[in-house]
Amino acid sequence: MSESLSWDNIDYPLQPWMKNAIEVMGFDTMTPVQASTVPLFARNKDVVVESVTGSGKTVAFVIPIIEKIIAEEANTSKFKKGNFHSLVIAPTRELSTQINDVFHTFFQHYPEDQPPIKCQLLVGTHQKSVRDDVATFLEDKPQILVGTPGRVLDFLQFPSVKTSSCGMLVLDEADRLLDMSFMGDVQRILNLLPKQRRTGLFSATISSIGDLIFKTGLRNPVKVTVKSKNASPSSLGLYYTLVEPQEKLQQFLNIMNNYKFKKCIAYFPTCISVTYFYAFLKYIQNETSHLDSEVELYSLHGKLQTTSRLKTLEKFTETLGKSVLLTTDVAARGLDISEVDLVLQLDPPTDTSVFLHRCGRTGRANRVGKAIAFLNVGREEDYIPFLEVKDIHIEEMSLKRDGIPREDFYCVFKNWLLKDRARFDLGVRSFVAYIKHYSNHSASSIFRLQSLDYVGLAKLYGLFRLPKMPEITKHFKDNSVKDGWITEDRVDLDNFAYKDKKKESVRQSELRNIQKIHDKKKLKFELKKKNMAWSDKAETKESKLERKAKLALKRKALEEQIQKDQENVENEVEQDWKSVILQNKKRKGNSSGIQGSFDDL
Ligand SMILES: Nc1ncnc2c1ncn2[C@@H]1O[C@H](COP(=O)(O)OP(=O)(O)OP(=O)(O)O)[C@@H](O)[C@H]1O
Repeated sequence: MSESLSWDNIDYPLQPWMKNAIEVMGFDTMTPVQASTVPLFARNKDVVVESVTGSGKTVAFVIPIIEKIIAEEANTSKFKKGNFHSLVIAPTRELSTQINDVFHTFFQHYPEDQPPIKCQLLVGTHQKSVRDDVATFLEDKPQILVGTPGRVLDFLQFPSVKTSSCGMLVLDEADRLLDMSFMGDVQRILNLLPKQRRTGLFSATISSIGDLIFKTGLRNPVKVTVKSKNASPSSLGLYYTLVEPQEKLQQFLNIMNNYKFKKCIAYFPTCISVTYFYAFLKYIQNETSHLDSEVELYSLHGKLQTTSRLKTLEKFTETLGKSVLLTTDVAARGLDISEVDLVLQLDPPTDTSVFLHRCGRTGRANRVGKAIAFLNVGREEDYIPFLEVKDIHIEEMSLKRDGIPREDFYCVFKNWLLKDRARFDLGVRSFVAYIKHYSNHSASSIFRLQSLDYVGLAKLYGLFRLPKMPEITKHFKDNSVKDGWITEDRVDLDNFAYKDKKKESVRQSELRNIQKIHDKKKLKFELKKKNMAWSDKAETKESKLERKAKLALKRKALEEQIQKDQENVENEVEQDWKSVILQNKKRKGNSSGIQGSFDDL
């Protein structure tokens, strides 16, 4: 045990119950970031903390907050109804819930005979309104609030909530909270809080936001940076593997079936792609032998309801067997699930700092973990030196491909789609969302729309026809693909039905309407054609030819006429000036004065 990391080395004595809690949690020593941050933050310093993922930043702000509350409550009794002492903001509901749980784990050891310390969670759910949150707050009188920016802002705007006693603010994943999507809400929250407060900003990638940190009203902050040689923890192995886009899902299945792991978090590019691939993988697992039936699959993304998200996360955390969480960047930051030993990225994230956060869901607190990213072969290799520049060193891992030939696997996917038109619709929407997502890459010189393998990608999504979209019209040039069809046998789209009877009957009636319109137009045209006698038609054709010939003759005659006129004019002109000269000469002979010249002509 390193002497300097002993809990006794903090320059103030920790509360005995706190020491007890730490011991029970099994935290034998402080982590380096805790050793640097706890004394500063607890002693009235603003801090900006950057330390690798899984290095214990949460406890580094939880302890100072609790210590300060105890110290200040002993001196004053300012935390009356409607007031609170500390506010912690995190970008997702899952992370806020997790931070709230860490506070509660500490409180389990808090002596019962002392004034209670409480923490309230503020996240949007369908069961609880902000008004309910305010009612709970006024009733329970918690000193600590933890929540997501939107919900916290709504909460603080209630007149019965007084912000004047707020003495500590923590922005966890501060770089995310200060980016475009949250900045507005965070700024409004900051405006509601007193300026005399301690502020702590925490993240594994805080440098990425530069001077924006000063928008939070920090006062002489101390920057705490704890990094290993790599930008990621040393217990975390970073790998990439080069794959053809069409083979990504097969490679994913290959890892699920053949590699040893306990829990895996697999990142997909969009919410809709999680829904789509989860449904297909479930089918693969239940109806075919391509996915080990032992593997438990879970899906989590931002478009699901909070309660369902939290339940899924709980189940994934508690399950004992080999399990996989299919998710998006909603689960990229902060989540701490100790048994996750594998992270897979089907595509790199659009924002490079998220790459580290995703990988950092494993290899936490000195546990061993592996993170593998799939890169499109021949197109995305430049991402590796790009990461090197950012101190992210990543090794190649070559994976064996699963037995089934890729076209056969594609047929399995396609046949699944063909069973229900709704699946095809979802597949098209997922594919379109992916292309849009791809166009948002911050490293746009590497992730280029013009370099994408559109056919391979469409097959990855099980599609048999490329959707019509501007990106494809602009960047996809392949004359062998007619009308978007990427398979030889075209699907009869008119007879491609929805499994859902209601949906199908709506489609059928729409089809009939279209048919009616079509028929009407056709009928009109047919009638027009039919109403003309054959002789009339022949006559029309003859007269057309006649007219054409007459026109040609007319044109020829006209041209000849013009030619003649031209010659006549020239002759006339010549004649004219010759006669004028003659006349002039005559006149010259008769008189001495010149009456005309060539210029007169
Ligand atoms: N002193 C300690 N000793 C051992 N384990 C610890 C210690 N402090 C915290 N941990 C454990 O380390 C893990 C990671 O902690 P935490 O979630 O705070 O990391 P983090 O730095 O916030 O990571 P991220 O940047 O990914 O959010 C947790 O499981 C936590 O219980």
